[in-house]
Amino acid sequence: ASRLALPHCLPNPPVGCVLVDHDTIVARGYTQPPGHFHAEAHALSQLATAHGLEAFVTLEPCSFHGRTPSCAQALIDNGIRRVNVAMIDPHPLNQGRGIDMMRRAGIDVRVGVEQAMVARFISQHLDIDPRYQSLKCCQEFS
Ligand SMILES: Nc1c(N[C@@H]2O[C@H](COP(=O)(O)O)[C@@H](O)[C@H]2O)[nH]c(=O)[nH]c1=O
Repeated sequence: ASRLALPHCLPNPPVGCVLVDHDTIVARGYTQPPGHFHAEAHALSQLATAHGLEAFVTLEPCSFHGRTPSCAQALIDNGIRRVNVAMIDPHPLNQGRGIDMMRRAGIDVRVGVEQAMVARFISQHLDIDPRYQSLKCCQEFS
């Protein structure tokens, strides 16, 4: 699903999220243009209820409220049971915080699911986000 995000999602990374009910995909989301749904919120918006479902996401859900609300919080609030994450988000405001938030809320979070395959596609886009670059520089040099 994440390939569908390009090119409209840029400079945000193209992220995909599927919601699964007993091995059946019930929603597919991908990053919408900046300021609109992230992949998780896009998938959740397709369902009346997502309670008890399992999520597969290509990037760690965001812990923070940037241009859009926190996706980790949205997964918690919607009663998602398990979240499979391919890659940790290198964004300095995330970097494991999204994972921690979901685990503290009782979600079974698995990290590194299909990581190598996802990294081959998404890594190039994680580097081109100018806000990420500048934040990273600020953090490293402060
Ligand atoms: N595209 C994407 C994420 N991207 C993360 O969110 C940051 C942008 O946040 P915002 O300013 O709110 O648009 C971006 O730099 C990256 O760290 N996160 C996610 O949970 N799901 C998504 O689909």
